[in-house]
Amino acid sequence: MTGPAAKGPEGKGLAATGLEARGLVIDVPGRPDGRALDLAIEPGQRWGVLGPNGAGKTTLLHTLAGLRPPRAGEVSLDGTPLARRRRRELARHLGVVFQERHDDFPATVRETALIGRHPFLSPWRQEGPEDYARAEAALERLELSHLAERELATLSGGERQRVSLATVLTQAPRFWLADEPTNHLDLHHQVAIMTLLAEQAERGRGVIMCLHDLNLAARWCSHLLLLYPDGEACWGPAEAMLAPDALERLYDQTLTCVEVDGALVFVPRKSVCAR
Ligand SMILES: Nc1ncnc2c1ncn2[C@@H]1O[C@H](COP(=O)(O)OP(=O)(O)OP(=O)(O)O)[C@@H](O)[C@H]1O
Repeated sequence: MTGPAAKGPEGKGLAATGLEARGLVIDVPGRPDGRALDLAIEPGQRWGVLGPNGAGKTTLLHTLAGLRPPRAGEVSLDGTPLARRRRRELARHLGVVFQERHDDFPATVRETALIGRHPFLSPWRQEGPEDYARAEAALERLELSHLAERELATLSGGERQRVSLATVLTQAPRFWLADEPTNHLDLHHQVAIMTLLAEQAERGRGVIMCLHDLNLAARWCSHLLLLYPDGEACWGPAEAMLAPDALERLYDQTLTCVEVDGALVFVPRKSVCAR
């Protein structure tokens, strides 16, 4: 394919520490296999997954989290295939921020954040002071302390999104898999969340997030994976992947690209009406 050179640790052994896809073909119903993915999300890295609606970003994230099986290839954590690990054990390492939410039973904001501790509690042990302290710290970090007693169903979309992030922060996983983490968020909270994820990476966590905002991706991601609707893909360090022609092809949208404060900024061009 044309566009940025695809890169990946093809031919290397399994990563000793990291979340690694080897020969991975995600199972998007009715789509040809496309390009198999060979990449590793290592501690300290911030990966962004870009692509148009329906390209398979959520499918990829769920496959990397072990929530759905791949069509081919495998995902491993620290060299062990996810399929050979127990779900509960995986939940201690992998934190997923879901795009869609199912708030079927009533719970407060604090109770929801505490769910992040469940993978660490035995079935007969209730949350202790340390679990509560972690949840309170996460709620404070997400500017939610004042809403701790509120029922989830009463929250706004952006508040609910921050509760999802607070729950994963309470979990403190080694790898964050976040599906559109800035969904519903105002500008201040978008930047706050990207700063939080960058801090997590600085502390040795690995981060992979699906994003629709090219400019957040350009500013905050160390690595990018471009997923095309036909299953083609390319990936590598962000600076190599931010080629305007490849991004225009990805989104079927012409772009103007300028540099601001040392970061590339992409602005969609208005389409010209044919008369
Ligand atoms: N159970 C299913 N049956 C049929 N098609 C499905 C099913 N689940 C997902 N798909 C299709 O798989 C494709 C990939 O979906 P996915 O949610 O991974 O895309 P995405 O890139 O995350 O999209 P978006 O940007 O809109 O969130 C879509 O075309 C979707 O309609």
